[in-house]
Amino acid sequence: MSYTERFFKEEPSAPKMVTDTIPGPNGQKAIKSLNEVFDARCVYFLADYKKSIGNYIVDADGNTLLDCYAQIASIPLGYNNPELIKIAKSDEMVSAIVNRAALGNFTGVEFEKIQRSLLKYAPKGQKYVWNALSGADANELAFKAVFFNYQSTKRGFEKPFSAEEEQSCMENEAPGNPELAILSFGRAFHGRLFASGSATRSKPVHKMDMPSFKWPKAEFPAYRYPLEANEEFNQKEDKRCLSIVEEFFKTWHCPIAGVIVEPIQSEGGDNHASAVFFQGLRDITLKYGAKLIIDEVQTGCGATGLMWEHERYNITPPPDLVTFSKKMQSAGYFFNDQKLIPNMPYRQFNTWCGDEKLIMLAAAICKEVQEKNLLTSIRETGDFLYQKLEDLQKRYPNYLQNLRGKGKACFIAFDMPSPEKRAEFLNKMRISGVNIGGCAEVGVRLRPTLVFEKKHAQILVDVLEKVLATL
Ligand SMILES: O=C(O)CCC(=O)C(=O)O
Ligand SMILES: NCCCC(=O)O
Repeated sequence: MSYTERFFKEEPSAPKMVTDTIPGPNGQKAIKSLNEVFDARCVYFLADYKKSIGNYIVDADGNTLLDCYAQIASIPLGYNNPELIKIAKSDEMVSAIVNRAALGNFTGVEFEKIQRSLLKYAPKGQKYVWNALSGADANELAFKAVFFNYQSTKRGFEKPFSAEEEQSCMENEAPGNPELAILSFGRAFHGRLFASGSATRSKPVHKMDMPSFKWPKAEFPAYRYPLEANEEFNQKEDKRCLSIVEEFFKTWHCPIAGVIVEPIQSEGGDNHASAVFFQGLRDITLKYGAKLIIDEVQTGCGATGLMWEHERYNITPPPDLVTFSKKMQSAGYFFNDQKLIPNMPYRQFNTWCGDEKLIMLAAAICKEVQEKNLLTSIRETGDFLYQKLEDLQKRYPNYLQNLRGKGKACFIAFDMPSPEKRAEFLNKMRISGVNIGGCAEVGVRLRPTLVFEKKHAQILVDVLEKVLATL
């Protein structure tokens, strides 16, 4: 019996559309009213989460769509997963919700157990975790840990701040606030806050009008597909991009304390890179004394068929910090060097220091993934789906281009010939009962849950085929 047969007995067997548009009349009316209290201009449709189940999302008009986007890649185990509902109704969870602790100061007696239950699923080589509230927050906190470490190492780890440092930082000036940089890559997405926004390079709308850190932007490999037919070009591309990174280390006007990179650039277009690229990056960070931060916000928690996508590349030694959020529900960063814990208390701190209920949920999600062998099943679904998409690519080469993500479960994407065609395609898919997302300018990305099975993949392929024929 498959996971969805066992746990989602009520899951529909196919999408069911009752209106000709998405949103339908009820949804349109509700969105208009919603707009009075919330900026609803980005709302694709209003969902009825109580009625949504497994891989199917129900909208305000009663349309039932197969969801291959799953809340921008962040629903791990399907809507209304009964195993998670059990945890949500537990006494521990109720207590964590109604008695939300300021974890740094008034830690609950249960917290150590909860934190350890999450750490069991840390990437290989990572020993510690610090909790955050979102992916952007996780990345910014990781940057802070890197900067603290850089300066404390320079100053002497145990040495107190000088009077000059204390005074100057109150004026936002050096030496208390030194010029240090984080290197990121063109087309990267690391969040929309100030430091994470400075590291983000995918679309102007994410960054416009915000004061920014003047940090270096290297180039992420732009591979040609299919990979097997373009090995020589792609290998050169790795070398070219690595030499740009190294050049920045040699020439940037201030020290580069850290490098942040996604194992697969997601919002920025589902751009993949090779083990050679990632190891090369690791080697450069070691050579110049910088920390390597891997942003697993979208790729982590099993999305690519591995619990942590960067483990595919055997980066040696393992990265210094690994950030997470989305499917994990909780956010934060894993790390392996105790010296990434600031040399003094209250440097990495806030009222909540994470969110106990979400950490409990994160551990429960990881446990379910492991106990129910969901990585194996999502890899099988991905292989099945990829093969079908390769077929469609051959038949519709003008519309389905640069198929990528082979062997990475359902973390699959392809390109449309133009932004206009992509918009038409996504809309037609939704009207036909399948919710999919875009990325970058022309990308289409599949980001289903980890309980997406062959039967769901077949429905996706059938609808795709029907829609491709109408473009
Ligand atoms: O637009 C956002 O802030 C979410 C971005 C994201 O992670 C994505 O679209 O992949
Ligand atoms: N990163 C934006 C995701 C939402 C969208 O463009 O549909």
